[in-house]
Amino acid sequence: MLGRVNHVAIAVPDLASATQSYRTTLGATVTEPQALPEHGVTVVFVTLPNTKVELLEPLGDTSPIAAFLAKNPSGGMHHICYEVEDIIAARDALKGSGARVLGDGEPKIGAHGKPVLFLHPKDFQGTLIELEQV
Ligand SMILES: CC[C@@H](C(=O)O)C(=O)SCCNC(=O)CCNC(=O)[C@H](O)C(C)(C)COP(=O)(O)OP(=O)(O)OC[C@H]1O[C@@H](n2cnc3c(N)ncnc32)[C@H](O)[C@@H]1OP(=O)(O)O
Ligand SMILES: [Co+2]
Repeated sequence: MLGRVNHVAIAVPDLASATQSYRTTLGATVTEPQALPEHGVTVVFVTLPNTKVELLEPLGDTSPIAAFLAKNPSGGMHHICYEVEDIIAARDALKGSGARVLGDGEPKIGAHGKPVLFLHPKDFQGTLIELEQV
């Protein structure tokens, strides 16, 4: 079912500061901020030779990353995103295996303009999984 790792995401309390750290201290290429109100986050992507790192800052009062940052005030690794060829087939197979698909179970359009879904971290070794159809 799984293809490439599309990105690893890090929740941060201050996106400007995190961007500066990746650009200046680590010498990385970082995209411009993208506000995604439907997802409750503002993101940038650190582009690397083999994958991407997504830096996430809460947006709005009901951000899904607010509780995570309350527990991890300095930030921390939040999710890993795997590519899939057919997100509906993947979702249905996972639901059939008993995995919890988050939200209403319908894909939303993610930061790359592609359909995404999330799987509950308690069902996958304590790690939140995002699936992105490519
Ligand atoms: C930009 C768009 C898109 C992209 O294209 O890349 C994105 O990446 S958007 C990213 C943000 N969106 C999401 O995360 C959506 C899915 N997430 C959720 O629905 C919720 O965050 C959650 C995973 C259900 C957690 O909800 P929350 O209210 O924060 O906490 P709970 O109390 O329900 O948590 C239950 C349990 O799980 C632990 N937890 C929470 N988040 C994580 C995490 N990221 N990684 C590992 N574990 C996590 C939490 O600590 C609780 O555990 P216990 O304390 O042991 O009960
Ligand atoms: Co993501």
